[in-house]
Amino acid sequence: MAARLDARGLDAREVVRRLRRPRGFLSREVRAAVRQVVEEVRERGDEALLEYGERFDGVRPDPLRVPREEIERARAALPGELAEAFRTAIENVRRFHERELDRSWELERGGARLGQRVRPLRRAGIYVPGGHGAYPSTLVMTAVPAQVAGVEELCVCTPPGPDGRANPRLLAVAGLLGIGEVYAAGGAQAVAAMAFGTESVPRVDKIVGPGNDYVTAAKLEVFGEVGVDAPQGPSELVVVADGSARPERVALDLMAQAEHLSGATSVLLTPSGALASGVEPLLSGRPSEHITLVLVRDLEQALEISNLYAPEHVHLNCEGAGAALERVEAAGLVAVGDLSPVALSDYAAGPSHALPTGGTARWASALGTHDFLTRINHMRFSREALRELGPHVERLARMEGFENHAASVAARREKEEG
Ligand SMILES: NC(=O)c1ccc[n+]([C@@H]2O[C@H](COP(=O)([O-])OP(=O)(O)OC[C@H]3O[C@@H](n4cnc5c(N)ncnc54)[C@H](O)[C@@H]3O)[C@@H](O)[C@H]2O)c1
Ligand SMILES: N[C@H](CO)Cc1c[nH]c[nH+]1
Ligand SMILES: [Zn+2]
Repeated sequence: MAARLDARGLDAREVVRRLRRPRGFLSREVRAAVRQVVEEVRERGDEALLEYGERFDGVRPDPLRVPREEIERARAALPGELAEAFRTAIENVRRFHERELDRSWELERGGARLGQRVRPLRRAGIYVPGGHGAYPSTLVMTAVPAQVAGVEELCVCTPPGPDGRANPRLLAVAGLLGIGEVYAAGGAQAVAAMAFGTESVPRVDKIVGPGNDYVTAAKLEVFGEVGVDAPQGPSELVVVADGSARPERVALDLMAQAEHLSGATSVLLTPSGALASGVEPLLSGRPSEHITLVLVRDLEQALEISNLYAPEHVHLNCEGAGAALERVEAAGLVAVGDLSPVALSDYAAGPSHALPTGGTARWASALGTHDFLTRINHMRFSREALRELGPHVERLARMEGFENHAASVAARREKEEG
């Protein structure tokens, strides 16, 4: 049964406090358990990777790395319509993420050339979850931005099924994307394997991708050894709707994200008692336990709550939704209007569905090409530019007590001037 909350007399912070959501990846227990897994994999490599896989997934995949022929077979076995749907998704995600691609630049100031060289990572690791659901779509949403950024080596880890094999639809997507390196390994142990490298899994430079609390906590644990992207955990949706929204559609949207279960959270914020009462009887089954219907004073209060909650997805299903978009301050993705259900972007609209959760949208963004790029700043001074800036730098360096810094500049200036 869905929960109900009358928030009309409450302050937005209090509402967010009451909408408590699980953030198990930060809990002491999960982090301690994950630390041990990560340490063991770092020290014992494949042996620990396989042991923990057997403990948590009940199988010992052999081989760990999926043979290329199996990927090719899975691609060839993909039914035509499904292949077309995946190709459409890949194309839309590619086009969307090409738009956000940062490019190298240079500027010239007073004889100095300054700039940034934007470079793709050499090798990235992608985690594709697979414990309670199958997520071949997540491979599209993570690998395509990496490929657009120009990453040449992609390594994919995903938990094996009970037969010890990776999901064949995921392998088919790997085939469509030209990815040949997939390991049937999941959980914190797979993250550790990608971070430190094992006999079978060469280490990567950065790990991206969503997962459960253990996967997310493992990403935090290995951060520093490798780069990681933002925490992307259980799905979240806040629907901001008024009396113009149709209860049966709002109910379906709430149920859709709640369908991910394991910590998923769907929240309706509405000033319309009629909408809340219309939606409630349409919610059924296990997903409904993950849904809260909140009665607010007005759309103003709804947006204030949503901004503090900083959910993965916001769906604006109300009059003036286009204008309301400008007022969303924290969210992974905003769906605008009744004709834009979040499920479209989960699969094929274009923006990656790998999105920040657990309130991390306060400071993090959707996965994108920027996650797979580094920027190398550079400078090249002319005589004239050195003469201009040198004395300032020397003064600043001496002020901080760094005589050698000052001297290294002065030496050039004196030589050039003398
Ligand atoms: N935010 C996003 O962009 C996004 C996208 C897709 C999926 N998701 C989320 O990803 C999550 C996927 O979770 P999942 O569980 O289905 O798959 P998962 O692959 O993340 O986790 C399964 C792994 O967890 C490990 N594990 C299970 N129990 C454990 C234990 N007690 N101790 C240590 N390790 C353990 C196992 O090794 C297993 O392989 C869902 O919450 C889903 O909503 C988020
Ligand atoms: N809603 C998930 C992101 O939170 C993405 C997804 C994959 N498959 C279905 N949905
Ligand atoms: Zn979804």
